[in-house]
Amino acid sequence: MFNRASFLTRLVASSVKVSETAGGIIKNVMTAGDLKIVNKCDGGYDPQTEADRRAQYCIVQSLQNRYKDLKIIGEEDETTACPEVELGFSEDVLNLESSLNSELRNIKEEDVVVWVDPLDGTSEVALAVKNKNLALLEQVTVLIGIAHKGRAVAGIIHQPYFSENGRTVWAINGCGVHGITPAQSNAKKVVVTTRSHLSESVSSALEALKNKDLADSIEKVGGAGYKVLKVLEGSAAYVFASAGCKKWDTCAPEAVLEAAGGNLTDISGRKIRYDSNIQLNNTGGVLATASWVKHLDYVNSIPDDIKNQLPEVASKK
Ligand SMILES: Nc1ncnc2c1ncn2[C@@H]1O[C@H](COP(=O)(O)O)[C@@H](O)[C@H]1OP(=O)(O)O
Ligand SMILES: [Mg+2]
Repeated sequence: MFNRASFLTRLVASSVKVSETAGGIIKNVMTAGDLKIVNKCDGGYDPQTEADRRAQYCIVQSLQNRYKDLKIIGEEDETTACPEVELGFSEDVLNLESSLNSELRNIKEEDVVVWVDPLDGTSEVALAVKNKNLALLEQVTVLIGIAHKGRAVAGIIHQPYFSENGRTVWAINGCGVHGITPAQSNAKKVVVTTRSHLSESVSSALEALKNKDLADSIEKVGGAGYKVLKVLEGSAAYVFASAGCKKWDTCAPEAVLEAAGGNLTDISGRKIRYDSNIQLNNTGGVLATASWVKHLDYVNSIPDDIKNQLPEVASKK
């Protein structure tokens, strides 16, 4: 069955399993207790742990083992070799093959870019360990986003610390969302935003949304993957009017949210591109909304002066 499936179905079926194995690696590093944290950012703080390095090694080795010529862009430049190579695949994904439209079924390996964030929410991991606040680990996700000709078409969000055994939420364009039942409405409009990268422009955008009755309350949590899960669970929107978030943070969440009828764009409402030669930063910020609110209302309510501070930059510097 695996060998007869289309390339996209096979890749998603493999990626679901690979994300779960990466989640296991993260948990093992945490249990072992030595995170070996390094700061990747000169003059700022962008932590990387042994869990990020091992999880990315496993994801890239596992996918490259099956798909030799696949273009994979991962967050981490430094990785740590680990023995786990996951060659399994999800039967649930293979069973979806007949739901794919012909365009998706004909996707070729050479037109695909896989965007990998092996551990989204690293700041939350560092803080969880420092403050012995293990509840923060719920905000950790493994993100594998699949882009075809620059557009996010499938995504996997694995949440290792959800409940006892974690959960995997995945989607292929037009084929619904799996692993979660998205909320269809909420009397209250909760807007989720960054916990660790607050800035003046983020605060001003949130204030503008409050003034237009588009945000009844604000919740500050970590990780792009986790924030999109919050939107699927009943929050109205995820707003980040700043430039630090990268393509590997948004590719999988965008595909998953859009398959549930929601939207993820930059704060000016422009689609985010995921071509292999693209600028890594989401220079236009991030705006994600649930299926039951109007994305354009949120776009239009963010003041132009904030949008002008966050122009789209398409090519790599
Ligand atoms: N200024 C920044 N520098 C580095 N990473 C950022 C920055 N802003 C956002 N990110 C990444 O985007 C994700 C969502 O941001 P936030 O939690 O602040 O809303 C973060 O978990 C982080 O990914 P990562 O944890 O993989 O480094
Ligand atoms: Mg990230």
